Amino acid sequence: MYTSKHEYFGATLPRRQCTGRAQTRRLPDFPRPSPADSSSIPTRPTIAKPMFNRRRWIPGPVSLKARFSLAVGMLIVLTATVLTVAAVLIVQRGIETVVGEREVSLISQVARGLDNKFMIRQQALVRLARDLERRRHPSSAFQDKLEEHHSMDGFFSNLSVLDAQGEHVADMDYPETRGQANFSTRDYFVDTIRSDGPIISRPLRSQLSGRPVVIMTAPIHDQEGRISHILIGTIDLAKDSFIKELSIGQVGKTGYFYILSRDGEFVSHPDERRILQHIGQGGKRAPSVDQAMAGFEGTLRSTAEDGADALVSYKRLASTGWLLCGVYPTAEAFAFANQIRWNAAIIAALLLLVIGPVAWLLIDRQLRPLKRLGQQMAAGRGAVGPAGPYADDEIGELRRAFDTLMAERDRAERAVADSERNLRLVADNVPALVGYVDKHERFVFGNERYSAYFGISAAQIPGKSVREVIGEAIYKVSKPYLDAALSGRAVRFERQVQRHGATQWDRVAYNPDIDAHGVVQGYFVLVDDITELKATQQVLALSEKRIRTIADNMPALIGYVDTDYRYAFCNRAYGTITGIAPETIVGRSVSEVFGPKVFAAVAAQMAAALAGRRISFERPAVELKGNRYLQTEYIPDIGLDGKVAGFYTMVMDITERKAAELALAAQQRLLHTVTDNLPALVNFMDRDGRFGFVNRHHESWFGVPLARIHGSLVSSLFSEAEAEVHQRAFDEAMTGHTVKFDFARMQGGDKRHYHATYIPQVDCSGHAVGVTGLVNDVTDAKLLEEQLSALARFDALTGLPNRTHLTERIGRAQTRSARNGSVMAVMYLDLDKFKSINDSFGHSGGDTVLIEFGRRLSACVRQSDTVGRLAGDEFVILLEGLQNVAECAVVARKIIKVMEKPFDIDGVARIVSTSIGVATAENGLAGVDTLLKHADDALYRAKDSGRNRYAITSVK
Ligand SMILES: Nc1nc2c(ncn2[C@@H]2O[C@H](COP(=O)(O)OP(=O)(O)OP(=O)(O)O)[C@@H](O)[C@H]2O)c(=O)[nH]1
Repeated sequence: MYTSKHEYFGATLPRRQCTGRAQTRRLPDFPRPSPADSSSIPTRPTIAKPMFNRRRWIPGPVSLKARFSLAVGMLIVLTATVLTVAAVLIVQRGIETVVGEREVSLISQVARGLDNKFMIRQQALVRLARDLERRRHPSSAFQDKLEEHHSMDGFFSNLSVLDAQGEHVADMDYPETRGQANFSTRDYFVDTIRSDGPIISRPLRSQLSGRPVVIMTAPIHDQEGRISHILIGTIDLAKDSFIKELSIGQVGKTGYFYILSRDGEFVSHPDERRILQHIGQGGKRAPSVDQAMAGFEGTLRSTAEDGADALVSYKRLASTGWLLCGVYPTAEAFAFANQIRWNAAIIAALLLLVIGPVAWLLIDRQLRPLKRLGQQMAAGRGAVGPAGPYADDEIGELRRAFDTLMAERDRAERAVADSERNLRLVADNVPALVGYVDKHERFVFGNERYSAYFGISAAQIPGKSVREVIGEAIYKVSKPYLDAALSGRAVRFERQVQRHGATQWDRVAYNPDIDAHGVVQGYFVLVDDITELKATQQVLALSEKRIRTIADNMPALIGYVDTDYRYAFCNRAYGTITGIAPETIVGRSVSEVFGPKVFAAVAAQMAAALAGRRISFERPAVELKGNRYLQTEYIPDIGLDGKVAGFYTMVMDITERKAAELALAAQQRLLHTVTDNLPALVNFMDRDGRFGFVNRHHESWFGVPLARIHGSLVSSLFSEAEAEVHQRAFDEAMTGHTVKFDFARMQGGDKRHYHATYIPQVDCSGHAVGVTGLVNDVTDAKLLEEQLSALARFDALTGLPNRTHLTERIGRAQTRSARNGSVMAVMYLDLDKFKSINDSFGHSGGDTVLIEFGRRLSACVRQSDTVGRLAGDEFVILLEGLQNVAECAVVARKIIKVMEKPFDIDGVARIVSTSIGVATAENGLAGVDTLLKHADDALYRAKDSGRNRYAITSVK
């Protein structure tokens, strides 16, 4: 059985030493700007430079590509190695198994061969012994017998016979040695006697030849069955024999066999010198031998006697109990496996040589985008154009991420730059000095304002000492505050400085810059030029003084009350009017100064003032002597934040004015009493035309309550037409003239007539401040007047229009004729011989004729024509809208015709005729007098021509 205890795989690859300790890499500390080096203090946040080092990204000894290639190469080598080793091991294991099994088979075969040879020899020896036994020979006869059996030469190097006493009685090859030695003490002799059977001795040195031999014995019995002799067959271990053959036989080309006796002596060995030597002799021996000596049989991996690695096989010979050993050096046994291993290594190396460059090229190709990205990253920029197209892989993702990162960085940088620019812009445009000074009193930053203050530009400031920048004098003034700021205290102070040849004031603020460890690193400087403020404060102080002077000289109480109802200010009048010293008032509450009763009287108003409302009220001052009456004003003091900080109080003694007002009120009442009982509208209109005073008649007149009339524009209460008339009169009255005018309006369903008088009201300087209006109802007088007027315009006898009326109508007809170009005519009529009728029938008879004459004339003309009586028996007819002059003749003839009918005069029929003079005119060319004169002329022509006829004349 083959076993392998010494594994090929037993050797593990040496593992790389690993300390197991994390290598913490210490990042370099960024040095904190040395306060001593003011220029090192960053004035703006800095963007960290890309952390990519160009050297790491440009191909070099440690380039990523090289590392990838190396890694891939190593992976390939490792894979190839593992595969090769695994394959080789499998093959080797197979070879080992095969070789081992072959060795086991071989040694077993050899062992069987040896056993077989021993058995053949033993059987031959026993047969010879029996043969000798059957023919009884004396000891001397054995020599001859032996010589007859040279056929045994092939089996044994010598045959000899010992008698039962160990005497050497016969010897085939060395007969002369007979009787020279006794072998009774020899083990093989003793063993044969004892066992009474054939035995094979242990290897021993022949007493006769001195050669290493193995003795095979076979007892020869006498007739009684006792051992009479012992046949000895000697096998010379060093000479040609089957054992010697074994020693020179080889296992493979370099292997060999050897045999060990039970005692560990070499029975056979290629090196003859070792035969009969004990295995332990010489020191070294294969460890597996002991195992085999203890009983192991089989093949195992061990070492040969020379220490070389070998497959060693052991098999114990059944015939002798010897140990047959076969040594097969692994160098030869596994030469094939070694060849395979070498071949595999060569193939792996070749693979590496081929795949390495290929991998290099492939990786170079794959890493090219990464390289470009690396170059971009080294240059600190993202994609120049629109991102992509990037491969849809990790590098593409990385590039997109980098582009995004760069875009964000660019945005951030721009934002920082903008911020810095804005900050600088803000700082430079702040109307103040803005700066930063380190703890060594050196400027780190100063805005452009320093140029105007100290003649040093912002660019020159960093690094300069405070003393250098602001000058010795100002530095001396500022030094205590500067020290305070550097000790960690924020300080504010004002300093008077000489700048540009003038005295100026600065308000300075130093705010310490304390770091996270509580150490002052410097301080911020803010300096305002408050020269103007100072001047303003002085002006203000002067102004306050003036105001106080004015307030103190005002005949009124002037004070200021805060939100706690405490006096913050009061003028001197408080002392004179209330009798309380002003200095005792300030700081005390109203209640404390004037008592709770007075405070209760004004508390509501004060609360309203503190709520932001301006309050004005009057009250009797019970706290003052002499029934005084006070006019009080509370004016809230509203700050810029919209909150009320207090209120001003101004109290005036209005006792006299109040008395006057009461008197005035009495007069007002009297006025109302009078005017309300007058049958007229009485009012006062202010300069804006608003009713200031109205008596009660206005309410019924306008149909509006008095309360609404008060303050209303007068024009708003009239109709549009009425308002126009009113406004004209009002405007004229405001110029200082009294205006009188009549107007009519529907009042209570009737048309009423009014007569208005607007009287200007002037102030002491003569300027009109308003108008007093008096409006009387003159409806009755107007009707009477109209009646009188009507009476004056008609003839009382005939009821026809009289001369006045006729004249008016002719005048208006002339206007219309001129407008429409029509023809108009005036007929002048006179009864013929009327005087005789009066004479005949009396004056009343004449009147009858006159009335009838008028009636007949009216019947002869159109409604639009006018028939009138001038005087006596003279009548006039006005004709309008004529087409031509001929129409007048028609009318004249028609009149003459109607006169043919007799008049009934007191029952007497009497023919009365008339003569007619007609004057016509076109286009209104002739006036009333001209037309009447021409008509009158025509009338006389008709009279002269015999009467009862008409004459026509045209006025051109
Ligand atoms: N009955 C009456 N007679 C009047 C009135 N007014 C004037 N007369 C008279 O009328 C007369 C007018 O006369 P004249 O027109 O002058 O003369 P005549 O008699 O008509 O003659 P001729 O006109 O020439 O035709 C006078 O005698 C007057 O006294 C009046 O109101 N009534």
